[in-house]
Amino acid sequence: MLNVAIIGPGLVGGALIEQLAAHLQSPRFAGLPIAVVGLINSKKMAVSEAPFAASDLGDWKSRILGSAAPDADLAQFADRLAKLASPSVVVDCTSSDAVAELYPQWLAKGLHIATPNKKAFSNDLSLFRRIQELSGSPQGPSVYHEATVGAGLPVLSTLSDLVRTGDRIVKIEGIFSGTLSYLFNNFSAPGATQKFSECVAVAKASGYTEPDPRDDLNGMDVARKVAILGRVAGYGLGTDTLAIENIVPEALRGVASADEFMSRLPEFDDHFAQLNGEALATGSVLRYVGCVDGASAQGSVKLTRYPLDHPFASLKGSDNIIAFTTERFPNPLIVQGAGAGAAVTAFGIFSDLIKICERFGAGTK
Ligand SMILES: NC(=O)C1=CN([C@@H]2O[C@H](COP(=O)(O)OP(=O)(O)OC[C@H]3O[C@@H](n4cnc5c(N)ncnc54)[C@H](OP(=O)(O)O)[C@@H]3O)[C@@H](O)[C@H]2O)C=CC1
Ligand SMILES: N[C@@H](CC=O)C(=O)O
Repeated sequence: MLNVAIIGPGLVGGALIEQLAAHLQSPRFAGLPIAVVGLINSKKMAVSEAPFAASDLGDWKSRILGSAAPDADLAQFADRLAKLASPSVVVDCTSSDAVAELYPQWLAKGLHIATPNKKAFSNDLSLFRRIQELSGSPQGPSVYHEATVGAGLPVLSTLSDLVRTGDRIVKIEGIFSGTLSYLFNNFSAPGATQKFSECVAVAKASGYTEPDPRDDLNGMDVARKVAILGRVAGYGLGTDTLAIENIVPEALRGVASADEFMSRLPEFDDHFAQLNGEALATGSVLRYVGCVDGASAQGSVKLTRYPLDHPFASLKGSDNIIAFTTERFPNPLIVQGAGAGAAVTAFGIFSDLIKICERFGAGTK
């Protein structure tokens, strides 16, 4: 049996709980030995020796993390998981730097980690390397983070397979942000009528953005993904060494809250309309693109123009598109599909859990 403990039942963590609960109730999946035994948010926590019932998971706010639950304490949470008889995986569904910094301690206790949180893999290179060292042995604890790039799309697993089989990466180029994909697909297209601020509001309401959409528009979310890809490809990239184009209007960079940012963004609709008009006048559209260049081992993140017949120009919805150009794939290997949203991100985490379960959980009780 693989014990699963979720940190952060927010948008993505909540969708993962729903998927796991539905799975537990479905006779079709009776054979998968996964048990949800822990849940914690910033206020309350619960760890149980016996798996939570699907009905409790369906109403976790009152039945698991209700007022009687103990106050949240991540150190105690991890200690209790580490003492359980079966292997346990911590699923970090926060976007917290402080939580990411705890991964080495958890790995040292033998806990596995699955996460969509990009911080541990794109902050300090030394943290990334420490995590790699601690999860590097075939029998030891493992770290899976497919959902950190492209949500549920098989981006990191594809890159890792290319690298591990000895292919040489020439270039990885793509649209890595569901938010920025949605924005520019809808705002920058011939005949489009929606204003820039309206598109941002829809992306936020659809669950594509980070809690503060400025973390998407300032390029940091894409930069983190480019850094992660670069590191998985074997280069020491960091967000501090990338050229990043920040498209948050200067006057809004320092405003106190995401709400204030959203309410003032319409003041800048004319600015974005002008940029878009200039691109359309040359037969091009605007797209926000990240790139890892294999030859220079450098990366970039920028708003750029693509002609209408380019594959990046015809993307739809919040789709991501990632083109791997390698020695074996001079015509790029392309991964494309929904790259943000709670359900597809939870799917990416769930499929990582199944991989951990197959490696470490099956056959144990
Ligand atoms: N949305 C998407 O499409 C995608 C998101 N991701 C990543 O998924 C992660 C989750 O995003 P999302 O669900 O939107 O975030 P939310 O803000 O909706 O949820 C965050 C959760 O984390 C909890 N939390 C925060 N800090 C702590 C802490 N120190 N200890 C315990 N719990 C904590 C919050 O608890 P409380 O409610 O008590 O504050 C909340 O439950 C992020 O890292 C994001 O980048 C990755 C790919 C795609
Ligand atoms: N805000 C991100 C969420 C996934 O990483 C995005 O828009 O892609």
